[in-house]
Amino acid sequence: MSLSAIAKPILYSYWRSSCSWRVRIALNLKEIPYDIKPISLIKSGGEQHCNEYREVNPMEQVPALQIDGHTLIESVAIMHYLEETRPQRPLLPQDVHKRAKVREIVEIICSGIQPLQNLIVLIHVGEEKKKEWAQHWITRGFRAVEKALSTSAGKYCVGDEISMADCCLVPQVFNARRFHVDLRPYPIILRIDRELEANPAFRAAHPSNQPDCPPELPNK
Ligand SMILES: O=C(O)/C=C\C(=O)CC(=O)CC(=O)O
Repeated sequence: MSLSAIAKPILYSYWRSSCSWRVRIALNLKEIPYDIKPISLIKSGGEQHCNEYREVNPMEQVPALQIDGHTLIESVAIMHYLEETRPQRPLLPQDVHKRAKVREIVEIICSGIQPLQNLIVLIHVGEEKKKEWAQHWITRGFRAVEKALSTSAGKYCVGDEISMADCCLVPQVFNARRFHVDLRPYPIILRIDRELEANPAFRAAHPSNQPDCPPELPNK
């Protein structure tokens, strides 16, 4: 076995990147020790665009995870890899219908909401319109998430076990608050977010607990 295959995983992460945050939660839940390599998405026009990092992630985004001698990108693909290689503390339910529900909620957030309000899109939309734009897409997606949760949720997004859907929901709620979305129409989302706030794996993954979090955090 090569040295890189047994080395501690390295997560390229940015403190308030919701996609990095999903993976941090998954790693924490599965109790996989890892080191963080911060990539500032704003410093000098964004470290994710430098040549060195482009070699790590050609999408010029975070996260990227170096693990088992491989470099993996895309948060959902990474969570599935972790699930398949580290089955301890499963992030997918056994029941196939429940699994489908988890994937449905993951997909709504990771394809239907977050990419529309991420940094590259908002830069393109422009300073003047970006808040309204982000609110529009988050509201549209959260309506669908709340509806899905009305039949799937127990204590968490799908039943009473924490799943990948929860790893995606919590960071998206943070983004919604960041863009001042009115969350009152989504009581189930709010309840689950509150439920997970105290969970140590979620707490340790929070932006305010990251090594690259600025000391003056505006949105704690
Ligand atoms: O400090 C910044 O403003 C830069 C970037 C981000 O927040 C990350 C995002 O693009 C949002 C997201 O992860 O959904």
